[in-house]
Amino acid sequence: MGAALSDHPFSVLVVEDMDAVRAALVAELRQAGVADVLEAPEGARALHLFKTRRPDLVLLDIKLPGKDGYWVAQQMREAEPGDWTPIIFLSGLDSDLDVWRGIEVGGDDYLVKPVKPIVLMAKLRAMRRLLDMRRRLVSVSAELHQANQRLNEMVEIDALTGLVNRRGFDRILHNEILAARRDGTPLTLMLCDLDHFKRYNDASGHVQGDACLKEVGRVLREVCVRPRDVASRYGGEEFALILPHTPRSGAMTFARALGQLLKVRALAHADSPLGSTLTLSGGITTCVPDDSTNAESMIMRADQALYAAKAQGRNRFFSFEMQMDTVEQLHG
Ligand SMILES: Nc1nc2c(ncn2[C@@H]2O[C@H](COP(=O)(O)OP(=O)(O)OP(=O)(O)O)[C@@H](O)[C@H]2O)c(=O)[nH]1
Repeated sequence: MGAALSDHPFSVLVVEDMDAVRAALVAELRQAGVADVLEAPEGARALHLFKTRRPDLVLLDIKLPGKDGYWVAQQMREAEPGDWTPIIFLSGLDSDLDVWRGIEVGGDDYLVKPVKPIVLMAKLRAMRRLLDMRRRLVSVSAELHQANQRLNEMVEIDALTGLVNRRGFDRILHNEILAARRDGTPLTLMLCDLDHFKRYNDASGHVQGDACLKEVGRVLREVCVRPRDVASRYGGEEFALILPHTPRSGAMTFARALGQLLKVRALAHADSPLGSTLTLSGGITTCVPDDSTNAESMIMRADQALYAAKAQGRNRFFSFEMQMDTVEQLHG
């Protein structure tokens, strides 16, 4: 039995206030081949060891000096969100209520003291089997997550926002340039960049930053009402809109509608020098493509216009061809 348990390094935390009982348990575990046995006579020390040493299993006495084992188990569960370390309660109290309460607070099993070595070994093996199974599951789900991400790239969807990703953008822009050239129709490309997003992340954290990008993705999808309009995530906090059949004036109208919608949504930006809500800047280029037009040249023009929008104070769109921004248009 000992050999089976020592296949992989395995650590057990024993929480028991009675020295003799604890020593006996520790000896049993060592004999069973447990490489690392940690000991605590009360809750605070147990929690400290649990957080710093991350044992694979906890044997936890219910009656402890100060806070009892139920409380300790609850604290342990709260200390490892998304993770799971098996906890086996130890107690001299052999009542159904104790079993129920132990499981209720997050315990996995229950042993009555004095613990028979053979029963302890059996429980150890069972818990270890569960732990191995859980580890395999975690690793399989991590692999699945990666495979999903690869699949998302292949299907040209950005995993965070659900918008078309950069790969999809490249393909669609190329095709729309060809189509607009063939039909002699105007094509607009708009590059949008969130204003002071570094400050957003710094003030609200990356998780909130990601949620904000998702929200912007929703706004962009909403504003793209025509079936061939495409909103894509161009890079980190940069978005690109491909708008076929859209002349310069239409592009400026679209930009203003987008600005308005974002204003209505009023996504809070705690540290923007421009106000309390999130804004974005955009660079627009519009052309009826000819033989010299390609994706690179359109992106360069949109990028140059975006640079101008940023330089002129942000929270506006600048058109490369019109050399004019939405704010001037509104007030001019
Ligand atoms: N949360 C989150 N942040 C991102 C992501 N991609 C890029 N960013 C952040 O976006 C910020 C972009 O910062 P900068 O390029 O300095 O620009 P900015 O702060 O938006 O300032 P301006 O563009 O000049 O208005 C950086 O802090 C990046 O870490 C992402 O996927 N999630």
